[in-house]
Amino acid sequence: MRIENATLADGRAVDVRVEDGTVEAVGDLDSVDAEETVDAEENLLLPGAIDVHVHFREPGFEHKETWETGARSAAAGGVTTVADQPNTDPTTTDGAGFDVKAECAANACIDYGINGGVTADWDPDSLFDRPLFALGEVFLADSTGDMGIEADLFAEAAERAGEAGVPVTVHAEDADLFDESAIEGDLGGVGRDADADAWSAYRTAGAEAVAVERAVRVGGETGAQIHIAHTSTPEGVDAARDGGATCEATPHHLFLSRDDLDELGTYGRMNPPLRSEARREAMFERLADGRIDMVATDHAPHTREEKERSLLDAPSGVPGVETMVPLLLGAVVAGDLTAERVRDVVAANPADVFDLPRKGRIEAGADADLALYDLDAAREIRGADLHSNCEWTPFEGHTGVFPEWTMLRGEFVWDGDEFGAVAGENVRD
Ligand SMILES: NC(=O)N[C@@H](CC(=O)O)C(=O)O
Ligand SMILES: [Zn+2]
Ligand SMILES: [Zn+2]
Repeated sequence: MRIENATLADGRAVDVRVEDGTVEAVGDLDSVDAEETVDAEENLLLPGAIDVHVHFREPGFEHKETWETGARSAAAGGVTTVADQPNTDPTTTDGAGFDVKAECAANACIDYGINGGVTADWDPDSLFDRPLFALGEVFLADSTGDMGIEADLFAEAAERAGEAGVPVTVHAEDADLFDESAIEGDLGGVGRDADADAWSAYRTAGAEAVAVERAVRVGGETGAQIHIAHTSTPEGVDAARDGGATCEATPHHLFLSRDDLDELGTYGRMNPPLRSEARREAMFERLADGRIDMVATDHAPHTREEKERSLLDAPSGVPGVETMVPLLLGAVVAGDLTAERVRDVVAANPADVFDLPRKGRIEAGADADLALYDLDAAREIRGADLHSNCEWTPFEGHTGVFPEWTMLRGEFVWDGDEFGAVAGENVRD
């Protein structure tokens, strides 16, 4: 196959030859006899995005998402590789838990990795016997699934991961620094009417950097590669960088702030929570200048019914895998980011940090994971158009550029209208 007239993120106009699922050549390519041709019409061709932080909920919470619906949602948003987190039922904290998840993941139409989690009753021997994508997210404070652990166990887990050469992804919040007074008394309201800002006041911004500092210190002591999940504050990003760790930021911490909570209500409850507009701007600055290594969504779907509860009863988390690249390209159209920066934070950097040599780049020898975008076709994001089981988005009304098509190892997995019958594979197998 020859994809002709594509524009790469660096502005180069190229053709791309794909053979047996692999990019064979990139450049000014003559057509070969009887070769299938795909006209890219000078649109932007990006590597398939790698989202190293999703919760596809299966096994155990199929009413929220399954590997089939989550992977389709990803493909329709230009994402061709995901890494799934361990807070399912059963949790992915021992070999058997990993194996059950691997069976579910076989239904995905995109490639994937499976993380191993840490709880007091985990079984590291059988877990490290499996092809883990990473250890994590290791919860330094409780979140959905109540998998928060003590400091000693974290050090022990980091030690094991260091020995095994497996990176450690950390949910870094220090619950000792949460402000309980913010959620005492009658908060009033349910769903969109709830006073959701109290969640941001409760899980304080200061609780992040302190936990990041502890995580990087343990990383230094144990030799483990530390990656900080969903950094939500500039202080957290800076602490990760100063300590030699990598970090990710979510689309919601880059495009939403506490100012949006009046409208979002409990739909905007997540961990770590939305921060002030000033902190959001400081996060976006770090995204634009390269201090944030990658964007990952923390795609954490819950049903509307679950989110329509009071602030203390609604679960934490928002979906995001389908809208990550679209939102970032919306920022490119607005002149706030370069296309190269988007390519790096959604593809090249996660491939480097998580050691995926065949992913994240459009170059000879790489998997032909590709997505094509028409920057003139930005449109309003609407939950009803998305493919996650949860059918809503916190980015309703924002502007996004969705892919014209998405390809996994040379096969169309999404043609802008329908999904292809494509089988995803475990990137660590
Ligand atoms: N981010 C969230 O608010 N929720 C996540 C868990 C997590 O990533 O902490 C979930 O699984 O729902
Ligand atoms: Zn988390
Ligand atoms: Zn998460």
